[in-house]
Amino acid sequence: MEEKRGREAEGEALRGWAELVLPWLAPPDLAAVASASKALRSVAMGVSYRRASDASRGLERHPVPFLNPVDAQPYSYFLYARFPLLALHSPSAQPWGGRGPTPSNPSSLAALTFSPAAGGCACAPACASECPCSLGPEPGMELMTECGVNCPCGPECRNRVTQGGISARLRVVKHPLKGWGLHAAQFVKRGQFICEYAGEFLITEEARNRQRTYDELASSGRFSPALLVVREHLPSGKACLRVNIDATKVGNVARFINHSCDGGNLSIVLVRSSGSLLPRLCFFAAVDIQEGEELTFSYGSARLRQNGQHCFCGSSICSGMLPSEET
Ligand SMILES: C[S@@+](CC[C@H](N)C(=O)[O-])C[C@H]1O[C@@H](n2cnc3c(N)ncnc32)[C@H](O)[C@@H]1O
Repeated sequence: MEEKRGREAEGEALRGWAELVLPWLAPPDLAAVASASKALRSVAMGVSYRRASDASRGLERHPVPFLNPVDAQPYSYFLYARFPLLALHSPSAQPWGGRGPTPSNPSSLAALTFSPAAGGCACAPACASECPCSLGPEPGMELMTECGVNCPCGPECRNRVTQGGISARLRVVKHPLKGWGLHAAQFVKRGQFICEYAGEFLITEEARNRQRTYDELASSGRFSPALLVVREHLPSGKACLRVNIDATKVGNVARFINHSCDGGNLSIVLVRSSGSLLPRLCFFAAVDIQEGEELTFSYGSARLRQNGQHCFCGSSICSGMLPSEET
């Protein structure tokens, strides 16, 4: 009797330890630990189930579940950041799939802002449509401005639509040829903000180094890089600002958006706000999007690299290869 109670207490202690530790493990380590005992397997299964039910770890307004009609892989593993962050602030580990809420991570808009006295609006307490910070996006326009840290208005201001995170219901669905993709889980009206492209901000040299490594790995067919490079042409036309964001290891659900040769149903907009050091890359619905439709955009038009990947976008003007530029 005594011995049985001792064993039960030991089992409980092991389970409690596992509930704390297993959410920190990447899938291969989780599988290895799960094979050690029945109790660990049951905790690991709970972790995997919770991971598959929300790619955003409870950090967005609505859960973003994974759906896999293709194979037995329940979810795709990465670290979550709601906003872009500097590579040196990237988390190297993060719990995912635990019973409690995921602690918020270091990514925040504040990491990318500075606060000189100049700039910002003066229309507190509420900004109206004439607020000087409010610009775009109009159809075909790729720039937009919002209120920021230098404005006296708060997070509820109507000129901060991209700063509150994702509001539409989304899901991540696996395709046999393209891998995971982001889908609408509700009707989305044209012009609605979908999500920002969150990941690590990189200097160009680091982006080039990583791109070389990713190209090699991607040619094996089992690796999906998510390094996005956007160039903003300055008014002089002589120079352009280059923004490199890598969501391969750390990012939000935008890292699952696949390419479509016809331009897809999303437009990408550079969003600036007062006091913000760098523009942010945000996706808006370019057309009305029905529930269940995949969200896609064009990765670009250049096809310069030798070892490019095949495109399976399925559009009538598909070129057969994914865009690939020497970054
Ligand atoms: C930003 S990730 C998109 C998410 C990715 N499908 C995944 O499973 O994580 C970019 C990668 O997705 C794949 N991909 C995106 N669009 C594709 C397309 N139209 N056809 C084939 N593969 C595509 C390629 O492997 C590409 O390198």
